Amino acid sequence: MAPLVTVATCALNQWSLDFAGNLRRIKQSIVKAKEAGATLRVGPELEIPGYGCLDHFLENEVYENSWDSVHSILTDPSLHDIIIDVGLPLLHRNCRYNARAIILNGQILCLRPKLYLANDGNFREMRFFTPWNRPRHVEQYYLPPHIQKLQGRRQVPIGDVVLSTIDTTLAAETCEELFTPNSPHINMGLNGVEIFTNSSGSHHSLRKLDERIALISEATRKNGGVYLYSNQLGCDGDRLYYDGCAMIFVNGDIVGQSSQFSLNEVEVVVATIDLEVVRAYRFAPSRGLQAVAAPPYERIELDFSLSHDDIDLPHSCTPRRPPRYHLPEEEIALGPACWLWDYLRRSKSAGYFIPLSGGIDSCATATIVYSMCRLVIAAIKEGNEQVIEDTKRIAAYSEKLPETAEELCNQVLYTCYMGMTNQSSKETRERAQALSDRIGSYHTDVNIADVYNSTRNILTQATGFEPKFKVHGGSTTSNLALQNIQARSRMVIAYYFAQELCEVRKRPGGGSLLVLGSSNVDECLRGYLTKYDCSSADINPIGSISKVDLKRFISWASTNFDMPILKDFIDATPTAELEPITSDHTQSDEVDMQMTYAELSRFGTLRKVNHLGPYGMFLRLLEEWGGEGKLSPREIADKVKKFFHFYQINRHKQTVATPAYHAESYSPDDHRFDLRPFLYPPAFQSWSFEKIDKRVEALEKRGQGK
Ligand SMILES: Nc1ncnc2c1ncn2[C@@H]1O[C@H](COP(=O)(O)OP(=O)(O)OC[C@H]2O[C@@H]([n+]3cccc(C(=O)O)c3)[C@H](O)[C@@H]2O)[C@@H](O)[C@H]1O
Ligand SMILES: Nc1ncnc2c1ncn2[C@@H]1O[C@H](COP(=O)(O)OP(=O)(O)OP(=O)(O)O)[C@@H](O)[C@H]1O
Ligand SMILES: NC(=O)CC[C@H](N)C(=O)O
Repeated sequence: MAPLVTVATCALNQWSLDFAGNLRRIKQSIVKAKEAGATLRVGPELEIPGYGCLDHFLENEVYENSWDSVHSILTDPSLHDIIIDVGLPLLHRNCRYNARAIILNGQILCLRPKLYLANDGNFREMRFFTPWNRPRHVEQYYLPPHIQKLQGRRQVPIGDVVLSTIDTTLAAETCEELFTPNSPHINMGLNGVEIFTNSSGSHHSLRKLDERIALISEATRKNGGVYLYSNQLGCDGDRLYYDGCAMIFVNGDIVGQSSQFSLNEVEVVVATIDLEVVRAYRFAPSRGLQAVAAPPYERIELDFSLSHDDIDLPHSCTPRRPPRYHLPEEEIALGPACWLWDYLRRSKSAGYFIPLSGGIDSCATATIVYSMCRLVIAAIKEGNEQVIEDTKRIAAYSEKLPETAEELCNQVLYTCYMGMTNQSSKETRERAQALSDRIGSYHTDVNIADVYNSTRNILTQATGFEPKFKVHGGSTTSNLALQNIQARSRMVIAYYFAQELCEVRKRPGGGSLLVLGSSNVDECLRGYLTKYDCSSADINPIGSISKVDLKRFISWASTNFDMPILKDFIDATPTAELEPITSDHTQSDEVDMQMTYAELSRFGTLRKVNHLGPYGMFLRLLEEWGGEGKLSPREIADKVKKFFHFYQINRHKQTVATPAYHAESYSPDDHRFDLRPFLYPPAFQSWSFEKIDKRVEALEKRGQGK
């Protein structure tokens, strides 16, 4: 019978460069782990400065401050008697490393730098750090003088090591290393490592948790072992939301899982495990054959036992449980809502302002803010002290804490319908009002015709030219220019209202609001938006969510948030309402865009996720959309060419896109995620389009053109 060990991992809501706050949360997590009887605690990647410091990792001060935090951990006796695996950046021989410090009883046991850095999508670790990239290599690290004094020596081992305690063996791997084909845990496991720690800085994107769970359960199912996954939580100052979900696995099964979306700043997951189950799991001779051939690791010997014989501590093992996943529509309800809460409290703003059009996108944005209010009220009811403290500052109109989501929403959410005499319909105006009534937002309904008319007339005054909409006999250019005046006026009015509405309502202590944008990922991809209109906001919770997913979210919220009014939004035809409504003309998004939202979503995925150019996309869609009774090659070619034409001429709009919550793997975000040119050669003269045309002609000649 092997001894039982109690181990802990955690999710921490760190904030880049908030050294004091980060240290406080790290210490809290260690104390909580100890209280639960754990003798090992692992925390998120780079938790001391926060994962998202980006180019601040090029500043020496960040490294010095991180050592100050380590000093504070080493000298705090309440953090003794537990092995602490904590993340920090390190300077070693003038190279910067993303590393772990393994600490016990005020002593650093070793430093473990990350071997394989994350450098795709939103990750740029190679810009700041050097990969260790020498599996099993170990050398000596010279400690800073104030740490040398505590340590009583000048050096500690740094490298890819494993640690042997009296009763077991453990080792660390870091985030991306789990995602690589030749992960360190493979050889570590073959070397007898029984407990693996993984500290991550892994941000949310829709449907991504499935991948993490699959990777960890696969790793420990093949190799056996205990796997402690830790991750950052919340918005640490960027478009990303780190979705926590710390987990503990044993031999492929989950025995502990924290929340994926939460307003808690510190979540600790603890499990008690019988190491015998790991040893018994590794019985197969085929594993033994590989184990004897596996390259050996240098071991750090520890005079410490992870197991405990304290009779007050748990003596039964934590049972396995099924993994908990959220539906994608729930992920939309929760992820952006938690991100908005962190943004609101950390920016010290008074609330949010949404231009509410009566369409589905701004409705989704408002519903996400309402979801945030629901989460806050639930956290207050659970006694979450940080949320209570933040709410007291933010909900300043009343002395007492709000008791319902609607009450809080009335204090923090301001919506405004900005109508035009001939363009806006009764239906959109009424839907906006009804939604506001349901969620409790402070709503205004204004007519912006005066601003529009006076802007339009300035051109006539200056030149004598009278621009007209197409339906009144005007040109395409004037038709767009007149739409754009309305759209851009809305942006100016939005910022004006956001600054003044707290003054109007006499909010104690004043304050101003953050303007929320509502353009979705597909409109951005196609460029179906006016540059510098209401899409130019402070932040955008839905800028990387597809229209298809937004509709699913609204439909989910209509039932789960008890909001029947949302059904009206789903049934309405998406329209910009920028052109005059006449007896035979009402503007419609999909007609204007010359493609459907569902098609756009597919183009977006093939462009970004599948890395396809126009010709490659055409060939792929021939398989998917072509064939007997389906679309002809020419029809498919036209669709692909139209998409690339609009994508390319409108790409420049992405350079000024509002910072949006990152949620979608095909996001066209030009700032951090999807780096592309914004001045393209004409698509219709491109080699790719020529190849498409030749292929269509060849298929038509072979009689496959139908
Ligand atoms: N290659 C390039 N690099 C940099 N800038 C470039 C450029 N090509 C044009 N431009 C500039 O781009 C601008 C033209 O773009 P933009 O002003 O957006 O105007 P534009 O794309 O012409 O029109 C906006 C479109 O968005 C539609 N829309 C749909 C739904 C909602 C809304 C709304 O706003 O509520 C709008 C509206 O119906 C219209 O079709 C000009 O300022 C032009 O100088
Ligand atoms: N009448 C209006 N009143 C207030 N805001 C508006 C109005 N029309 C447009 N907006 C703002 O401009 C944004 C872009 O307008 P657009 O017509 O493209 O809406 P959309 O992308 O279809 O979104 P929605 O579905 O919210 O109408 C909207 O999301 C909204 O924030
Ligand atoms: N920080 C990391 O190494 C993260 C990389 C990993 N691919 C993830 O998304 O979780």
